[in-house]
Amino acid sequence: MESKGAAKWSSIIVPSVQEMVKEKMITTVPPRYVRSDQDKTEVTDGSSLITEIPIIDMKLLCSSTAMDSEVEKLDFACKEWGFFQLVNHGIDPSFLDKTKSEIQGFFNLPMEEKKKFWQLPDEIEGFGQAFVVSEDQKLDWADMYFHTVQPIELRRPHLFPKLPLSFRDTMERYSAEVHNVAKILIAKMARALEIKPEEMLKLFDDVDSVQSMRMNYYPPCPQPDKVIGLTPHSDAVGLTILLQVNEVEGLQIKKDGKWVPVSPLPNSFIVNIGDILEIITNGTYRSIEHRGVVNSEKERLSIATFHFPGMYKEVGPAKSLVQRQKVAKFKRLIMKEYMDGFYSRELDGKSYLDALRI
Ligand SMILES: O=C(O)CCC(=O)C(=O)O
Ligand SMILES: [Fe+2]
Repeated sequence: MESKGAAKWSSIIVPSVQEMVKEKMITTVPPRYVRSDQDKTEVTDGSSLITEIPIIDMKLLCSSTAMDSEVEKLDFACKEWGFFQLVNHGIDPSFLDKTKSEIQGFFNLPMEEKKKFWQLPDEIEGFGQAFVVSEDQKLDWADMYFHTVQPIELRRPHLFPKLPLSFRDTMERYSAEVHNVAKILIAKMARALEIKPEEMLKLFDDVDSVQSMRMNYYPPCPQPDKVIGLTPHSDAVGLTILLQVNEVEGLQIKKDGKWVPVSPLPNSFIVNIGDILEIITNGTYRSIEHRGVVNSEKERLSIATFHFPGMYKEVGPAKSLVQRQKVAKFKRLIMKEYMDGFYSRELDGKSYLDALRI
């Protein structure tokens, strides 16, 4: 029998794009990566949308004096954008630099080393790809490394405990620090929405709430306009905290029907609302579609840290919110059902969440 909380998600094993680019002098993109199905247009530099992504100052958010105006800003960012940049989060910049160089080093390990951490058939954790469900499906121009870090019982024995020591220590500390940031943000959101704090806390508690990480490696591509680094999607989680690992940009979010590039500020995180928070907030906060694009010159790396309720928790619109809003906009379901469904299909924008709307 499956242990409590464990999930069996899988994806068809695909070639490493990093290896393919390294080994062969590729000048044209292999057909499986050509994405004529994707809209490549984006808003250009002159657009005011580019500079408008809200910036939230965590120090202000936590200080008692200025708290209310920063909470209001947070509330606005979550309602109107579903995305914001977080500055003054309190995590030491030199530790973030170390985290970035360790992640870079991990992807640059020799293939013989990386093979030890490759996805096994019927598993999604490790190096590989997610959301590949058929042999003729188009593929993203990227490799990922995915692992569950919290709660500790969900760590796969052949992955986290076997990571190179210094990388493991760094990931342990990064996990704890980012988890702390996520908890504070979620508590402030509950306050802004006047959701009973215990309703939120019981979903994002320290005992069984889940933290997983997806490290993304996007190699340079000779024909960047033909491929997509990461297919448009919303995150099937509560809250995502994203750190851009090197200086290369490539994240775009969909705002008012247009793809808007995000330029991360130094030492900031990019935070976004996931589907589960959209459900809990009864649609008041929205998970926003985003994607990764690549370029012809430089590799790009990022690490997304996901936070969501324990696998056997029931999620649905917060009762205190539904009482006030008079209508529940989403069905209730068990967290694991949501994730099982998400990982058994191709990424496709927000279509999966849409199926749960009442
Ligand atoms: O690479 C990025 O900036 C985006 C990553 C992302 O959206 C994800 O891992 O879910
Ligand atoms: Fe994402």
